[in-house]
Amino acid sequence: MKGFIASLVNLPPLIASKKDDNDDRSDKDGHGKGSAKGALIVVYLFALLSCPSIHSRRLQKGQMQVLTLKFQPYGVLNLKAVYETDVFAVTSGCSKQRVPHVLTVAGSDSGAGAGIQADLKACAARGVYCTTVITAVTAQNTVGVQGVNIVPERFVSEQLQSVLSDMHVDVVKTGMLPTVGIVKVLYDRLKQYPVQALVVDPVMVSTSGDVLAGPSILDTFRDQLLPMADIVTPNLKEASALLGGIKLQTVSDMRSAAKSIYSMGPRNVLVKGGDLPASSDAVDIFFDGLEFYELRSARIQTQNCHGTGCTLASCIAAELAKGSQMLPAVRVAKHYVETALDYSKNILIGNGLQGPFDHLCKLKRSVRNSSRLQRFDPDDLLLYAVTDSRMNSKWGRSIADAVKAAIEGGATIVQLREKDTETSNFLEAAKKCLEVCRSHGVPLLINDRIDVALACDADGVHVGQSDMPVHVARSLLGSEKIIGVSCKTPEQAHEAWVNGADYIGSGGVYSTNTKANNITIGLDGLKTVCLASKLPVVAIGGIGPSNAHAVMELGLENLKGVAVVSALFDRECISSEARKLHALVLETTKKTT
Ligand SMILES: Nc1ncnc2c1ncn2[C@@H]1O[C@H](COP(=O)(O)OP(=O)(O)OP(=O)(O)O)[C@@H](O)[C@H]1O
Ligand SMILES: Cc1ncc(CO)c(N)n1
Ligand SMILES: [Mg+2]
Repeated sequence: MKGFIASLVNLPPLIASKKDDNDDRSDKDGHGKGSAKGALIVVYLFALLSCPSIHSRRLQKGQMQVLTLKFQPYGVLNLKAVYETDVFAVTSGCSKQRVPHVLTVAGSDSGAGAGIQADLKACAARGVYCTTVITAVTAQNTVGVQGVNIVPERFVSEQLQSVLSDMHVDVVKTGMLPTVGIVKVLYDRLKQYPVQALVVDPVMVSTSGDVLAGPSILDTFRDQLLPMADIVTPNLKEASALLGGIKLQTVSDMRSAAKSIYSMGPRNVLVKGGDLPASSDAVDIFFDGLEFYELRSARIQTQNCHGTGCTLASCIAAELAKGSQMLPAVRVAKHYVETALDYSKNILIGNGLQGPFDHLCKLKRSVRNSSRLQRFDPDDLLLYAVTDSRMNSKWGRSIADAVKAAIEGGATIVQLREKDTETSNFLEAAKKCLEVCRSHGVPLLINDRIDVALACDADGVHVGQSDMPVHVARSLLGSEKIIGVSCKTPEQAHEAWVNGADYIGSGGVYSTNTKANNITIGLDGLKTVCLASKLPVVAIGGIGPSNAHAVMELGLENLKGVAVVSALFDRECISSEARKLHALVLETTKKTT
């Protein structure tokens, strides 16, 4: 067969394929690359055979041929064939890219703080395309809702049909669904055009207290929409309405509510505590059917809170559309809302009590291409994965594949420590890792190399005592990047704090082969450093599943987690090791707090 085709197009019998450098669709541990190459050749040969105008043209040495194949809706695949010296090379590249896409089905807010307008801005800020199906037009401002005009359900259905039949939607997010009829047409269209995920924000009452959807929709919500939802995000009033009017006043009430709403069928529940009385934090409860997560952020002192719920749900949808898992999507969304509220806390738009906030603060801050809005959260230190180039080459893994596996298993922060990698390769690897980390909402730090961190816009650096001094690193990186420092003594910990570090790594707690000539400080040394440190601490050095609990059981308030190298990266299955360690550390953290 190969000989026959080669003779048709005057090719040498050797056929090879190349993958574009920027084509990162390889699977976890590098398997499947061979078959992707094979598939590419098959597609190319099929195109040659089925298109006489191509194989009638005989390729000469050095000539290039480009075949453009349309694969709707995924875009256009360009197959580039070059008859080089003795190898016929086929390379691929998509000249058109599909953009992550959220469809919002919601009401219009003339004041543009909530509803469709918030959804559009949030998706734009998160780098995702957003289409809109409008269910109602509200006359609304910072004082309240002055009028509501409901769009006839036939026309809601028509809008849904227009978008879903033509444009590939990844995630549908719902907001104001004012009538039972509208909920039903949405349900029918989603059955007709299934999507990757459904985010339901069960909007019922505006921040000003005006009713946007009455209790008559509740039964249809419970029976039809919730069982279809990947996540439902009620605020306190909405959660109470879904549960027949019970009172929700404490975090513990929120947990029970999340569990009861989960039993209505959604895959995940987020009960939002923006309106929780007497709470100094903004606390949300996330429940995935197995575990509860208490997501806390600072409560921003501002009146500009109108539209936080719509924005949060849209951002969750946007992150899911980019490929994120649910919990990281929720974490990123919460952090985004907090950052936008903080940025906008003093803006003045309108005379009422519910001002809008600025979703696009990112543009003004000129945060480049960053889907993680940086601010260091010490809880991210829980399971800190540190890569090692020798281990990755030993197991035949790329750095990005190793990092992805670690995150999938539960690593909460990643540091690239690549002592033997050439700078240009390191930079390329760091960029790939950053994509992985951003899509999971996990910060990425670079060991020692401030230049590499700057070049790839990583979230920060980790430096040793003999690397770049912390205050110099801070002035190079700016105030928003994370800086960590290795410290063995209380004096070093104090100096790190004075010079503007965000956390310290302290060890080696146990002896290790990863670092030559490293002094072991033991659990006692770690304790001494933690007690003296004003910064959060992550323990490092020889830590693995057999001793992580002993470290965390020290029960020190600022000891936030463990950093691991060999226990993850010198193992056959990184993700299952990470899963084990994550569960272990989490368990001991819960026990000691
Ligand atoms: N002042 C605040 N500071 C920080 N985060 C806040 C604040 N207010 C609300 N949030 C967060 O915003 C998100 C939305 O929660 P909220 O309870 O306000 O939703 P909502 O009532 O549906 O909002 P809206 O009806 O205004 O769209 C939650 O993650 C919540 O914790
Ligand atoms: C249109 C619309 N949707 C949602 C909300 C909830 O904030 C609002 N106030 N207005
Ligand atoms: Mg809401």
